[in-house]
Amino acid sequence: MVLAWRALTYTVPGRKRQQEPVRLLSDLTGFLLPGQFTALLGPSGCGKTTLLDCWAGRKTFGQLTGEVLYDGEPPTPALLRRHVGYVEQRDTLLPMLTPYEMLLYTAELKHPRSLPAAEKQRCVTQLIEQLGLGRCADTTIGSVLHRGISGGEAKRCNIGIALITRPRVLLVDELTSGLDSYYGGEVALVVKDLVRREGIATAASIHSPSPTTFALFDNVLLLQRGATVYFGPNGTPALDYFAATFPQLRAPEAAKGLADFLVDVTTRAAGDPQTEGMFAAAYAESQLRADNDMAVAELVSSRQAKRQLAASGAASVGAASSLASCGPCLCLAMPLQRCSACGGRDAVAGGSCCGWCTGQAAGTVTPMWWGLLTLYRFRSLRAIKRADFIMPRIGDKILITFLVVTIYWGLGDSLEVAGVASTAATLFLWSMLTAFTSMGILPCLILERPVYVRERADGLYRPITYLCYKISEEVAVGTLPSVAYSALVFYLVRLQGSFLVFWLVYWVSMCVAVSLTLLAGAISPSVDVAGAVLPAYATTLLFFAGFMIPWGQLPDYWRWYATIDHLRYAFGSMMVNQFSGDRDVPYQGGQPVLEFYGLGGASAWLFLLYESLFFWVFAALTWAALAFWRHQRR
Ligand SMILES: Nc1ncnc2c1ncn2[C@@H]1O[C@H](COP(=O)(O)OP(=O)(O)OP(=O)(O)O)[C@@H](O)[C@H]1O
Repeated sequence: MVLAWRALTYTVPGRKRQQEPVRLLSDLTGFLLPGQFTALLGPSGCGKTTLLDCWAGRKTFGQLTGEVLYDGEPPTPALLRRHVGYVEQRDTLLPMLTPYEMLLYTAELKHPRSLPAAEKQRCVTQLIEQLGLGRCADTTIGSVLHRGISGGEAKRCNIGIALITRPRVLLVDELTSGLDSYYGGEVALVVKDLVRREGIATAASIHSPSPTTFALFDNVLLLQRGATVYFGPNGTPALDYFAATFPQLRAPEAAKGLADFLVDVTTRAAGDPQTEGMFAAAYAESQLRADNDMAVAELVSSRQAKRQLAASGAASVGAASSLASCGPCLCLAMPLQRCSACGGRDAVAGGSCCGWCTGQAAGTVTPMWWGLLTLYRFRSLRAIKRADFIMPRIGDKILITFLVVTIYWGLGDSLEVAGVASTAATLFLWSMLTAFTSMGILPCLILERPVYVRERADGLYRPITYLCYKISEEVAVGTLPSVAYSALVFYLVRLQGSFLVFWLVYWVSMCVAVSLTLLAGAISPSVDVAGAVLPAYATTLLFFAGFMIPWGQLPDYWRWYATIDHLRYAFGSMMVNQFSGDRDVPYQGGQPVLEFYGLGGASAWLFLLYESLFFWVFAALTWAALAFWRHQRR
C-alpha cells in the first residue's frame, strides 16, 4: 500500500477568540512506499506527531486541508483500522499481562473470530520472535511502581500490537524515545527487518539517532515549524542537496552525524528571524520538491487505475459466482458464503453482509459477546488475583460491617423509641455505604483511559462492550461478598422483615454506585476532578435520603431533589421492609414510624424498582460519555 499526501495543511484555532488560527502543518507533499523506512526528523515541536496523527486519521479538532491518500483513495475508518498500524508515543500496555498475553489479547480482538485460535497463537509467536521478545515473553509487563519488562521491550511490544493484523502501513511516533543508543538501535533494526521482509510502508519519528541507527532509514522527511525542509533519500543524496542549496553551511563529512547536522541547522535557523524560513523556502523552490510532486501525482493516478481495474475484475467474478447477499444478520449463512464484509481475508467477491452479526458494522471485526469474553479472559481473570484490585472493593466493606455489627449488635428488633432511632440509623448507614465505598475504583478507571482510547481507536471493541465489561466485572466481584455482609448485619443486628429485600436493596445500591462511579470516571478529565465531584454529589444525597430530614419536614423547594435521590429509595425500601405491619408502631409525636419518615403507604418493592432505574440512567449517560466525550484534543 502506498501512502501519499498532497498540499497537506493543518490549522488549529488560536488560544483566545481574537487570535489568528495557528498553522501547525503547511503545504506538505510526499509519499511512503512499501518496504521503505522513512525517518521523520526535525526539532522538537516541528509537527512530527501532528503529521502522524493526520496520516492515521486521529485528529479530533482543527482544520485539515489537502489530501491523505492510501493507494490513491481517501481512507475509510475501516481501512485505517485494518491496514494502518499506529504506535503512539506513550506506551499503552496492560501492566498485568505478559508481552505474549498482550499480543494474544489484541489478536483475539483484531482478527476475525473465524480465524482458528491456533492460527492466532502462531501469528503471535512469530511476532514475538521477529521483535526479539522471546526472553521476556512471559515476564509481566509491569508499571512504574512494579517494574516488569524494560523500556525497549515495552516499545517493541507496542510495535507488535500495531503489527498484529499485518498492516500495510506502519507509523511509529518516537521510535527510540526513552532508550539508550544501543536499545534504540536494536528497536530500529527490528522494525527495519520487518519493513523489508513484509513490504510495509513505514515512517517513524525519531530524535537524535546514532549514525548507525539513522543509516537504517531509506528516506528522510525533515520538518521545521510544520513545513518540509527536505524530503528525499537518506545519506549522500541528502548531504548533496544541502551542500548544493546552502554552500555556506559546513556539512558533516560523508553521512556520519547527518541526523544531528540536519536537526541542528534547522533548530538554530528557527530561532533567528533572518534565517527562519530559509530552509522551507529553498525546498519549496527546489527541483527536489518538483520531482516529489510529480512522483506523488504519478503514484496516485497509477494506484487509482489499478484499483479501478481490480474493481471491474471483481465485479465480473461476483456476477459469475452469483452469490446472493447474506442480508441482515443471517449469521449462519456467513461461513458458507464467506462474504467479504465478514471474513475479510477469505473474501469472495459479490458477497455482502450487514455486518452486525460480526461486529463489522460497528467498527470492530468481532461481535460484542466475543469482545466481552476476551476482556474477561485476559483482564478480569488476572485482575481478581491482585490484592490492589480486590482490597478497595472488599476491604472497606468488611471494616464497616464489623463496625455496624459490633455497635448495633442485637438492637434491630427493639420497638422502643431509642431502638427505632438506632435501627433507622443502621439502615441509613447501610443504604449509603456503597455510594461512598465505590469511589475506591475511580483511580484505576481513569488511569486505564489511555489504553481504552487506543484500543477503541484500533477498533478492538465498542464503548458499549467496554461499559458492559466494566459494570459486570465490578458487580461480579461485589455480589458474593455482598450476601455475606448483608447476612452478618441482618442476622447479628437482628433486623426484621425479609432478608431477600434487605440484600437486594444493598445489591441494587451497589450496581447504582458502580454505574455512577463509572460515569464520574468517564466525564472527569482527571482523578483529582473525579475524586472531588463524586464525594460532593454523594454528600448532597445524604441530606435528602429521608433520614437526616424526614420527607415531611423538607422545604417544598427541595422536594424535587429528594425525588431524584436514589439513596431515598434505598433507605425507604429498607425502612418499609423493617417497619411494615405490626412493627409500624407509634414513634415521635405519636406518629407511626413509617409516616414519620414520609414512607406511609410506600412499597419496598416499588422503591427498589425506582432505585434500579437510576442504574440504567447512569449507565446510559456513561455510555454516551464513553462514546462521545473526548478528553483528548489532538
Ligand atoms: N492543539 C494545539 N494547539 C496549539 N498548538 C498545538 C496544538 N497541538 C500541537 N501544538 C503545537 O504544534 C507543534 C507541533 O507539535 P507536535 O507534537 O506535532 O511536535 P513534535 O515534532 O512531535 O514534537 P516532539 O518531537 O517534541 O514530540 C508544537 O509546537 C505544539 O506546541
